[in-house]
Order: sequence, then C-alpha cells, then structure tokens
Amino acid sequence: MEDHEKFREWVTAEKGVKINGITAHKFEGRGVGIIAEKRLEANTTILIVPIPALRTVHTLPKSLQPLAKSAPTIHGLLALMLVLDTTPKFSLWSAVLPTDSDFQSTMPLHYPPSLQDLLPTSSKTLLAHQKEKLLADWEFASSHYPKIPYEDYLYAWLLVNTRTFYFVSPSPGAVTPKNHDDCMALNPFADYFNHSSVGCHVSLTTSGYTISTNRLYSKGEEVFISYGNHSNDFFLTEYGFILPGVEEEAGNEWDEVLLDDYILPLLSSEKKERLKDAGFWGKYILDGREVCYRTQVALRAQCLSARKWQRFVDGSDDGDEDEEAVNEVLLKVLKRYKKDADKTAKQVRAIKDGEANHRDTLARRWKQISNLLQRAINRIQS
Ligand SMILES: C[S@@+](CC[C@H](N)C(=O)[O-])C[C@H]1O[C@@H](n2cnc3c(N)ncnc32)[C@H](O)[C@@H]1O
Repeated sequence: MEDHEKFREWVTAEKGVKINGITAHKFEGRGVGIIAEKRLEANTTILIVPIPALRTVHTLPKSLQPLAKSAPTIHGLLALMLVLDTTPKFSLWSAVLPTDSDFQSTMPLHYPPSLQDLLPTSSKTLLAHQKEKLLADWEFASSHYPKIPYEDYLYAWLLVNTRTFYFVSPSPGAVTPKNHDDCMALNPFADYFNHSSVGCHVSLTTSGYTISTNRLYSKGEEVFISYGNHSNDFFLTEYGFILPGVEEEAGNEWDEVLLDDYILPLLSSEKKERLKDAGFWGKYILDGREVCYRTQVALRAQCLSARKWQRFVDGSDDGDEDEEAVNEVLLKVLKRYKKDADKTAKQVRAIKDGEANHRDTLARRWKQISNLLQRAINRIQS
C-alpha cells in the first residue's frame, strides 16, 4: 500500500483534500476500497475534496481546450487528457488506479464475443451503446493525436467510465451541460469508494465534494457510497461487477430483469401496434417484488378484449377481476425465461473463451436472474 500512502500525502498536502478516519484498503474481489480506521459515528464528515482538486472539462490543459466544443463527449476528452498526461504529479494518482489487466478481467467490453453474446439483453444493449460511444470518441481522439495507441486510450476511457462522479459546477451562474452524460469529474481519493445499495451521504457544494457517514461504522468495516439505484445488468456493463442478488445478504435491492424478449413475441401485430400507439411498447420489468405497470398493460393486451384493455389503460377498470387470466400469461412468460436463464448459465460455464472471472460473473448473473424469476413464479403459485 506504499503507493496509496504517497498518493494520500500528495492529495492532502497539495490538493487540499481532507481525510478523516478512513483509508484505502484492498478487498477480495472488489479491488481497493475504503475502510474505517477507527469507530465512526453517524454523520461524521470523512472526506472533503475541494473543487480545484477535481479534473473536469474546466481543468483541461490548454492544448485540449479548443477541442471541448467539437469532441463527441466530455468522457472521451477526459480520457484523452489522461493519456496525454505524463507529469510526475499525475503518476502519483495513476499508480493507485486499477491496471489494464483489472479491466480486462472484469469489463464486458473485454469479454470475448462468445460471452458478450450471452449477456442478458439489457447488459447487451448497454454494451452496444458503450461501443458506439467509444468508437466515436476514439475516432475523434486519434484524428487529433494519431500516435496514441488504441490500448492506452481504451484503458483511460474505462478509467473515466468507472471512476467519475456526477458533476455540475456549483459556482453561481455556471452553465449546466445540456447532456447529462457530460456532467463528470475525476475525483481523487473519493474514487476509492466501492458501491453498495445504501452508502454514505455525498454532497457537492462550492466547498467541493463532502462525504459523511450514513450510520455508525466500526473500526475495520468497509465504508461504501451508492453509485445509484441500478440493476446488476447495469453494474456489470458499466462497472464490471455485480452485487449479490436481491434475496442474498447485502443484495442489490434495485435489481430487476427485462421481460421484453418473452412478452413481445407473444403479441399479434395488431396488439403490438396498439401498445406502441398508447406508449407501452417494451421496457417490461420484473423487480424483487412485482412486475411494473407497463408489463401489466402488455399482459392485458394479450389476454383481454381490445375494449376491456382500453378501460384498464384509461383507468376506468382497476383490472382486479382479470388477475387470474393475467397471471396465467405471466406464469408462462416467467417459466420460459427461467428455463432459458438456467440453460444460459450452463452454456456460459461450458465456454472455453475468455477469463475464468468473465464466466464466473456472467454465470452468477444468470443464476440471479433465474432466482428472481423463480421468486415471482412462487408468488403467483402460492
Ligand atoms: C470508483 S471505483 C472504486 C475503487 C476500485 N475498487 C479500485 O480498485 O480502485 C469503481 C470500481 O470498483 C469496483 N467496485 C465498486 N463497488 C464494487 C462492489 N460492490 N463489488 C465489487 N466491485 C466493486 C468495480 O471494479 C468498479 O468499476
């Protein structure tokens, strides 16, 4: 942990970062995270990172500033800034960052195509979007700096992807970027925090980012923040990890699965058109408790007359009396999906390509999906 000590000295002495009662620590399966060095009462301020310590679109070196208007994304520009930064100061920070091989073994972007093909649909859709964004950023970066190797750019791009905080300048009169995705800051030391569904409080003011404890922490406990209320499919693609499933200890209470692949093929073209016209096309979600309202609408399109369905959509019929018919369709959907999820978990384990960690994470994800589906089946059948 010597590099971490040097980095800590640098951020506190030169960047004005204030650290109280926490330190960086290596955790099995989670890389480096934050540990409580002593007992921390609830509402203790454990970290303050002042605004000038951040790296954002406002701190680009002079050579990159003219590109800010034409770059496809701020993400891509920050990656370019990292690749081009060879200053000794930055080397203190880069020494504590994950390595390229950490990304190779965790990020689905690095999975072989055979395993990318077996990602759950929502992870696959996110990955396709990520690839498109990366390509546009890389084309832009390499057109301005043709000598940069792609591997270096990709590594920096993934650092930005997995370590930035949502940032809008808190200075009075500052302009908020139009695109939400462009609101990002590299945040030294704060970027050590790993994620859990419930974590410390994070606030951004003109003093910078302040992180304070959400509860009492015992000495030696890992201290988390929350990266947001996302499903494990999202965490897998964007960050290369999954939390335990909904029903497990410290599980992801926001986990959910997308049912589109199993509901849409049931519907006739007339019913599909009706759903599209009414704004209920796709995004059918099952979470740890229930299916969403959109799913209810789609299932009702399948098993009710057009007139009855319309009354449910209008809100003039609460739909209670049709619950049995709806559950019958839903049960078929869930059982079919569960059978496929179990099959896919086996397929993933049998594949020889990629790293063991790729296969293990993806097979675990399919097992979680299977469990979520089984719980919903049990609820209907109980
Ligand atoms: C902001 S960084 C956190 C620090 C990072 N663990 C490190 O070694 O530098 C985000 C990355 O940490 C890892 N991570 C965060 N929360 C995690 C968790 N609950 N379980 C496993 N890995 C996690 C993932 O690799 C993610 O991309």
